[in-house]
Amino acid sequence: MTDLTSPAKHAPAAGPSVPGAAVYPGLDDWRQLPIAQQPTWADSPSFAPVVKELSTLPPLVFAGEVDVLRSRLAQAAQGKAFLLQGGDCAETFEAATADKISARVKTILQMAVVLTYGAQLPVIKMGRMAGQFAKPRSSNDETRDGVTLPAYRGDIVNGYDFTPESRQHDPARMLKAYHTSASTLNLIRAFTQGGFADLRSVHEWNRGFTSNPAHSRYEKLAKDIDNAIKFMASCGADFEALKTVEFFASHEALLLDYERAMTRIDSRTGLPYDTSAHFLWIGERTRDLEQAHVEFLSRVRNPIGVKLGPNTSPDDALRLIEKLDPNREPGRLTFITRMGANNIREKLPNLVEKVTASGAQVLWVTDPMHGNTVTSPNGYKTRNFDDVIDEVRGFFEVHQALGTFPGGLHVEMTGDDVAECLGGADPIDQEAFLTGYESVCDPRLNHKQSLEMAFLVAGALSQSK
Ligand SMILES: O=C[C@H](O)[C@H](O)COP(=O)(O)O
Ligand SMILES: C=C(OP(=O)(O)O)C(=O)O
Ligand SMILES: [Mn+2]
Repeated sequence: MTDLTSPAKHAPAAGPSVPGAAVYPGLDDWRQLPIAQQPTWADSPSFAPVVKELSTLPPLVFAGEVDVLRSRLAQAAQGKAFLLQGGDCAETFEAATADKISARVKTILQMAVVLTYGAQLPVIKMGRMAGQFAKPRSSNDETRDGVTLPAYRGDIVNGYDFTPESRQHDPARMLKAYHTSASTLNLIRAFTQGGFADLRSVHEWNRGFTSNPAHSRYEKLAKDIDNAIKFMASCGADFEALKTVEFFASHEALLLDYERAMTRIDSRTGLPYDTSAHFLWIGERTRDLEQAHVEFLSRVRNPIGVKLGPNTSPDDALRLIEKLDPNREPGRLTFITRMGANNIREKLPNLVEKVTASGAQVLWVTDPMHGNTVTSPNGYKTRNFDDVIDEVRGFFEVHQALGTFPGGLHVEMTGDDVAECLGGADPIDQEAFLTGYESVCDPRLNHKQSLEMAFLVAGALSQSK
């Protein structure tokens, strides 16, 4: 599992290594450990000034919001709420436009309405948005036509263009990532608090989806939702209160220089919060218990996710719980399993059984994307819609059989009409990739595929009730 693609470039911790950084015991202990998947930029003259500036900029989220999220996730861990977490594999600076951000928020809200109906539970809405700029890679390099350059590691590290200048790791990109996250989050807050998220409008948008003949099989569910809303209106439900929604921001906490610099001591509690997002997760490639990421994330108060691939042993899971959630605090720890459709029914039960038997109550979420990545015959990184859905079904089956809670869905998706994943009722084929493939990293469900997934999952959820 360990993928030490670049050596640690940090001096041993002796208090905060950055003047002005928040001081709290243990926040710099990670600097003494091996660290995977980091840029090689610590010797750049701009590195120290950038990190110093980040340490003094305003937080992107407020610690009180982070606490609210933890309480919402605690509900989901007990089967009383459901998490929907979605967004790009890799956000880019260029695509942080009003149109693209609103399309993605809109799609997540549309999915959430359908899931709320299917699950008959509150849906916690969370974007892989406003900070999802750093990517772990399988290889340090990329070769095209005999030319080898550093791999693209996300806009916070280097550029996607295949030139030596663009692929150079540049610490100043951390500041651009901060400001792009701030403007994205500002727009998300405006949309979700300013009336755009009105339940009735979101429901109207879904009519566009079901009016497509390809989606006629979902009309019945859409009609049921319509009837439920009409019934609420007849009963005098307060739709004003349904004009705003809570929306949380999350990303993979990969670049520890950035995450450490964004960590602040909360004035209310005196405790450290990573204020770059409400929720941070540790990736499959960086969840080694003896290494820096797990150590650093164990020190902040945010709810933490860990991606678990098919090779995760029950012992790994139990040790992660011990390190990241020693107090067994409800909502603190989310396991995001990404096993692959072929593995989930075989590998997930043992993990869930052993964790449950230990007395821990984590939130179980399925990421049906990362275990189902394949290369299309014409050479694109893709996923089959049917495999993605099959993994979600497997996730529900396993939890149903064990009497545990399938608490959420983590997807790579966009609100745009792209062609990156194969299939769906209005099917995408590989020829469409030639003009419609936009992702700079992994393939996302497009707008229609995302909504279709929500309808299918809602159907499965309502059957399991
Ligand atoms: O989500 C990201 C990818 O799965 C990860 O970056 C690895 O991708 P790669 O194999 O193309 O490097
Ligand atoms: C890299 C990712 O996932 P994983 O760590 O599960 O491979 C991701 O979520 O984009
Ligand atoms: Mn990805």
